[in-house]
Amino acid sequence: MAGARAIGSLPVPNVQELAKTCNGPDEHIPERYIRPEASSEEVISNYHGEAIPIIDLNKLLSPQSSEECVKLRSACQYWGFFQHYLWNKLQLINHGVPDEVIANLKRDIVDFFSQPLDAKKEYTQLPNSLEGYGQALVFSEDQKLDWADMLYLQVHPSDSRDLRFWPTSPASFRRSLDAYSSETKSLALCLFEFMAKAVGAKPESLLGIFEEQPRGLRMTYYPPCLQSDKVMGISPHSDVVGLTLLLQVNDVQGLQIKKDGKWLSVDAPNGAFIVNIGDTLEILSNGKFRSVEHRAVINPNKERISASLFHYPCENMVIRPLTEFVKDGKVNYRSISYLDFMTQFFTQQLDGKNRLEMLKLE
Ligand SMILES: O=C(O)CCC(=O)C(=O)O
Ligand SMILES: [Fe+2]
Repeated sequence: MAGARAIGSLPVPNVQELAKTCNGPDEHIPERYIRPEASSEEVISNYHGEAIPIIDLNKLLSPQSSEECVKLRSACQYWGFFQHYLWNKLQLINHGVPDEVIANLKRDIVDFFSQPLDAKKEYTQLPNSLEGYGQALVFSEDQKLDWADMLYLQVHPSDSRDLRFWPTSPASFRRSLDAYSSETKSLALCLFEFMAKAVGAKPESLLGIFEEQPRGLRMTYYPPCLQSDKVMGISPHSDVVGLTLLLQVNDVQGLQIKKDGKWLSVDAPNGAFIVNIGDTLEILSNGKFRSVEHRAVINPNKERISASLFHYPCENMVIRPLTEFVKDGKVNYRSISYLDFMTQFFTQQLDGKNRLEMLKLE
């Protein structure tokens, strides 16, 4: 994601500190954080009586996997509505990442954010970089702001790591993140392989595009707010990347996805990853997989922390539907260089929906 490295975010107040000063029922919340849409749009917690599909990777990989495959396929089709709208968000269990590796990372992320502001500020984003501690994607002085602070780090390949932003306190942070990065490495590749297979494409078709595995981890801290119906944790967006593995760090829920114009709360069971399809995979798969709009809401009493592991394609790629996914001959998206696509995202020239709409062919 080196292209995106030259792009920065405007500095804004630290939300964790701000939250302490306005955590009463009637306390004034600065105007830039007031989000009428947080309470005006309908939220449902049960979608036609179904929860987001839970996929057991262990079963999927076993020689007797056909039952889980059928489950996966029908779950995805049910979730999609259209024949070709198969899979956009699911939960993954028995994923093979050791519990200890996840527990260590979770503990260190919690410890990082619970330090005094001065300690965290040592890792503050620089003006032309999105790595480090701060907020992502603030481009103008009148842009509405999210009720969250973030620490974003490029984790793979190893030589892309900028250790200036890697916390040394807590002391085990770097080790924990390094272990998490290696243990999750084969997971996404396995998913890419399996997903291709699930829609009848060659299992290796997606692998080449993601083989260098550029990955970044965004750890997001959402402070509580008694007036949680007035603020927004993360504004609605779709992830620009290939695939995101989302880990709920402290068991407080808050993620919502858009389904048929309504917001649907996603409750992640303990130990599961939420797998999220990004815009890049939608294009590569010619729309067989759809990226999904999502947002995060705030809990009135409890802080929430999540960690999103973004999987980017190789940097010099041109993103276009792969022939393997265009078997009926109809190409549904125009090509775009990945760097241009990222730049549109990081400079908010186009919001998520329009980013893809612009590339759709009739
Ligand atoms: O915190 C969450 O649940 C969502 C985070 C997210 O959407 C992101 O990091 O892109
Ligand atoms: Fe996201």
